[in-house]
Order: sequence, then C-alpha cells, then structure tokens
Amino acid sequence: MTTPSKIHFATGNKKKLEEVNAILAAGAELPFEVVAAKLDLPELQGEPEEISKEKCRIAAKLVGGAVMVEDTSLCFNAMHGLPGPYIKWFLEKLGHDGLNRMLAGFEDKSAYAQCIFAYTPGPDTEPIVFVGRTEGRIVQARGPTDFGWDPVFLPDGFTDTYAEMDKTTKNTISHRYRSLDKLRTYLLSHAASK
Ligand SMILES: O=c1nc[nH]c2c1ncn2[C@H]1C[C@H](O)[C@@H](COP(=O)(O)OP(=O)(O)OP(=O)(O)O)O1
Ligand SMILES: [Mg+2]
Repeated sequence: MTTPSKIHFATGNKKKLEEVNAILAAGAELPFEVVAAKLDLPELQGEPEEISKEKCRIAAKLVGGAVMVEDTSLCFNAMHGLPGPYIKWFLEKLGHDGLNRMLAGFEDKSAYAQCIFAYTPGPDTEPIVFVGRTEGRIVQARGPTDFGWDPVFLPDGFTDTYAEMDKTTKNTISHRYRSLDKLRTYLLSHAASK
C-alpha cells in the first residue's frame, strides 16, 4: 500500500519522541509527515512482536489513520530474555541498582535492547513490524538518569553507557535507530513516485 502523506507516532513517552524526531531529522528528507500523537497505550503482555502489533491496532483505531508505535524491551540473556517487554515495571519497582542485583547470581551480565516498530496505514490494515537490536551488558548506573534504563546499559564496543554517550552517538547505534531505520526504508520504498 502506498505510504500516506501523514503518519502519527503514538507514544506516551517524551524521550522516545525526542529520539524518533532526531533520528528522522538526521536522515534524508521524507515524502511524508510524522506527527506526534500523545496516547496512553496499554502495557500488553506476550511475545514482543505481537505486543507491538496489538499496540499499533489500538493506536490506529484511536487516531483513525496511519500510525507507527514502538515497544521497547530490555532482555537479560541469563534470564532467557526477561524482563523483556516487562522492563518498565522492573525498572519502576527495582530501580537501576535492583536491575543489577537481579543478575548478581549470574556470571553472564550480557543483555540486548530491542525496539520493535509497528506500522499500519490505517485501522483496517494488519500492522507490520521492524525489529532493531543492540547487544550490550548491564552495568552499575553511570550518567544522567533522565531516560529509563539508559544508565545501566553498556552497548558492546563502547566504554560509555547509553546515558553517558552523546545523543547523536546513541541515535546511530541504538535499538530504536535500527528498528526505525528499517521502517523508514520500507516507507520510502512504498512512497508514491514523485
Ligand atoms: O532507549 C531507551 N533507553 C532507556 N529506557 C528506555 C528506552 N526506550 C524505552 N525505555 C524504557 C521506557 C519504559 O520504562 C520501558 C519500555 O516500555 P514501553 O512500553 O516501550 O515504553 P513507554 O510505556 O514509556 O512508552 P509508550 O507509550 O510508547 O509505550 O523502557
Ligand atoms: Mg508502554
């Protein structure tokens, strides 16, 4: 289906919106407009791809048009991918120190950040998903604490945590960048020819 001229990015998270805007602004000019829709979307459970799709269906009904949403997971390999999509509650209840303590009994501190964008051109179309992952490990909190679990995630190949690094660096290596870049490529390839 041809990419519409206007797509809503539905989220309740200001920091996500800032990153999405920055990532899109750093790329080629887009033949469509992305507008923010501040929605309080439910925290669903299940497989991450299904969560993103269902979130997208709900948002598309609310907005009544083309929508993109994303759901972000933080997955501990020692725990076979948990907390995964439930990281929001673990972070809220346990804090950065508690996330480290969860891994105290394990040698393996490796983890990956995963973002799954889901997009639909409208409420009657099945959403499609784009998975982006960044591998790393869980460390003691370092850096500003203004965005979620950024202080405890050290991406592989870096000495700075997500929180410590420049925003522009995070936005070229992050789970969110990798997922959104795939969605952008898809949307561009389906745009009406100019
Ligand atoms: O890059 C990130 N760096 C650090 N923390 C992050 C990041 N991205 C999401 N997060 C946090 C927010 C929430 O505690 C959980 C994901 O839950 P998630 O449902 O996807 O986000 P949310 O409820 O804040 O916003 P939304 O309205 O889009 O669902 O991880
Ligand atoms: Mg959420």
